[in-house]
Amino acid sequence: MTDLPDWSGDEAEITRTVRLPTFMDAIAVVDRVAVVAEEMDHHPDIDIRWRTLTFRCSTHSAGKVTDRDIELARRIDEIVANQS
Ligand SMILES: C[C@H](O)[C@H](O)[C@H]1CNC2=NC(N)=NC(=O)C2=N1
Repeated sequence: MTDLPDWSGDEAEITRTVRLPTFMDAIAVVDRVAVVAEEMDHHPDIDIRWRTLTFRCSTHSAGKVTDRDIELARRIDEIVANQS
């Protein structure tokens, strides 16, 4: 995606996988994303495998990617940039 270069996907869902230095760094990212998701009332699917996280953003109620997913992806990018 042009304005989200670390994300891939289609109109149904966008996804980003990121590897952090340690498992605890990965968990810290998940914790910060959880705070933002609650603020936004918009929640990514998160897969945790040791220090690798995969985020999936889609708007369940719409069945597609909306502006809320793009905003959530931007916020996830900020958190990852500050943690790695
Ligand atoms: C009522 C409340 O707005 C909804 O249940 C929210 C909560 N978080 C959500 N998160 C996502 N990703 N998609 C949704 O449709 C959604 N719906």
